[in-house]
Parts: sequence; C-alpha cells; structure tokens
Amino acid sequence: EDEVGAKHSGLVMDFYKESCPQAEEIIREQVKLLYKRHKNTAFSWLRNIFHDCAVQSCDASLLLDSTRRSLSEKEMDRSFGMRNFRYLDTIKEAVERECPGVVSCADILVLSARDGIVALGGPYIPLKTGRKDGRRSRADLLEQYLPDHNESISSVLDKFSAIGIDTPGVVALLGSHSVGRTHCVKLVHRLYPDVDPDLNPDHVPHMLKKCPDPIPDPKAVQYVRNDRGTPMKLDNNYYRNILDNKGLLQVDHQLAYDKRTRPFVKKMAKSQDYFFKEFSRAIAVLSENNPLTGDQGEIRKQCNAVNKLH
Ligand code: HEM
Ligand SMILES: [Ca+2]
Ligand SMILES: [Ca+2]
Repeated sequence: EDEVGAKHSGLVMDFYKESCPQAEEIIREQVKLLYKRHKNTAFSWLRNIFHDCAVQSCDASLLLDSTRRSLSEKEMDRSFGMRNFRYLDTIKEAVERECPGVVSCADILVLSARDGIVALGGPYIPLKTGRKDGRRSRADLLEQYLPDHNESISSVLDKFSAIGIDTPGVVALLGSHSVGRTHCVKLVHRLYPDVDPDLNPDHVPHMLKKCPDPIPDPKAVQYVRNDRGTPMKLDNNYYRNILDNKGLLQVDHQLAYDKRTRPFVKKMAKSQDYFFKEFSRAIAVLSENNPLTGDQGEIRKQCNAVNKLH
C-alpha cells in the first residue's frame, strides 16, 4: 500500500519519462490554451474522471462512441449533460504529433482532469500514469457504479466504498458540484407540482426562473448553475450552499443532513485546506481504480473508437 492506501495498481509516477518525456507538459499546455477559450471545458475534464474511473476502470471506456454492436456510455441517462469531448481529442492530437501511438486516452483523460482542477483554482494533485485503453463500452454497468441524483446516501457511500473511497472522500468529491451546471430535467421534480420543502425558499425563485416548465424540452439548454456564489471556482462554497439548503440535487442536500456525512460537510465548509486535502486523496484513489496496465488493453489512435485489429 502507498500513502493514499490504494492497492498497487501497476501505475507509476511519470510513466512516459522515457517514451514521451514531453507528454505531461503538452497536456498541461493544451489544457491551459483550451481553458482560456472555453472555460466550461474544465468542468467536463473534472466530471470525466468520475464517469470513467468509477465505472469499473480508468480505461477511457467513457470516450467510446456507439457502434453497431454496443451502446456508448455517453448516451446513457447517467451521462446526461456531458459535453466537450472534442477538446480531449484536441489534446490527444497534440500528444500524437509529438509521440504517435504512445500515450493512452485513459492517461490523457486523467491528466486533463488533474490540470483542469488547477485551472479551476483547485489543488495540484500528483497522479500516476501508465493506464492502457479498454476495448469495450461498459454502458451495461453504468448504473451499478454511478449513483443517480436522487439516490440515498447509504447507496452512494456503498458505491464509492466498493472502489476504495471512504466517507470523507465521498464528501470531498461531491465538492465538484461547486462548479458547472445542472439541467432542469434533473431538477423539476423538486419544483413541480410542489416545491420541495427542503429547498431554501430564497433559492426557489431563481430555480423557477431558470426552469419555468414542469416538463422541460430535453433538447433545450435550460439549466441552473451548481454554485451561484463562485460558479467558476472549485472551492468549499459548495459546503456552505448545502448547509444553507441550496444544494440542487437531492444527493447534495442529503449529504449535509445524513449523520455520517454532515460532520465532514461542516469541516469542509470551514476549511478549504481540509477540503483540498481530502479531495486530493480521493481523486488519487479514484484515478487508480482498476487500471489496465502492461499487456492489457491498447493505446487508442483515436479516443472515440477502439483500434482496428488486422
Ligand atoms: C453521487 C454522486 C454524483 C451524482 C449523483 C452526480 C450527478 C450529477 C448531475 C445530475 C449533474 C448535472 C448534469 C447536467 O444536468 O448537465 C452533475 C454535474 C457535475 N458533476 Fe456530478 N454527480 C456525482 C458526483 C460527482 C463527482 C464525484 C464528480 C467529480 C469528481 C462530479 C462532477 C460533476 C461536475 C464537474 C458537474 C458539472 C458538469 C458541467 O457543468 O458540464 N460529480 N453531476
Ligand atoms: Ca471506464
Ligand atoms: Ca464554487
């Protein structure tokens, strides 16, 4: 076991030191450039690490497009609202220009999340590399690993604990909802026909204004920002919001009221340092979940499709 308590994963620091020494630097530069032009792509990099790594393995299965034989994870309801995948392709192309066929999409996904967290004002988290890319979609397993927005805290804690993430780790990871947005389809059940009494009445008019229809057109881009206070910053304002009954999702609200999670919520609301420390630890564990290494998997040429076998 290493300092984060993770099993030996076969991953190492700076895996590409010999084979592509510039890899991490190229990714960092691309993230900076892309972030300058499209601030919200950083939300996507952060959400990606959860949706790829928590689903059995950090194997870039999330990035695969549907084929005639299998449905992509991206198209499942749990992935609702995921966006900006094309910017990961931009990063991959930049890395391929320097070192063709060497750096996996799974590592690019993880490192872009790491650098995206920094762009959002979060901590710099040293992460290992050496992941290979998987060859199949895990759409069929999505619901087993990714909790729904209205799931109970018990079930959320169970799902995370199955991949080695403890209660403070879960509380810290949910702090990601300090940035980004939630579409009205995931919120209207708390507004119509009756307003959920758990919601802070001061927050309700804003939510109703942003989500005026009980049945939103799923194609319309109607959403509420997750954190009205500091929507672009990954900070501990999320914890103050949920303690103030301004959490958008039911899981966000429950996190502040369940007796197992509330003490950590209060501590993170008080201390950004404590939030960052637990967040860094949990991201590291998440990033090492069950990777493909060595002879397993492949280095995809394009992140949205498996390589053709000759
Ligand atoms: C119980 C666990 C979780 C649930 C049920 C959940 C659910 C959701 C939902 C429903 C949305 C709104 C999507 C939309 O309408 O566009 C969302 C957004 C987001 N989630 Fe989570 N999430 C969870 C945990 C996490 C974790 C662990 C992370 C990161 C490590 C994360 C990162 C994000 C980010 C960054 C957004 C904003 C995305 C954007 O603006 O494009 N979430 N989440
Ligand atoms: Ca995966
Ligand atoms: Ca914030």
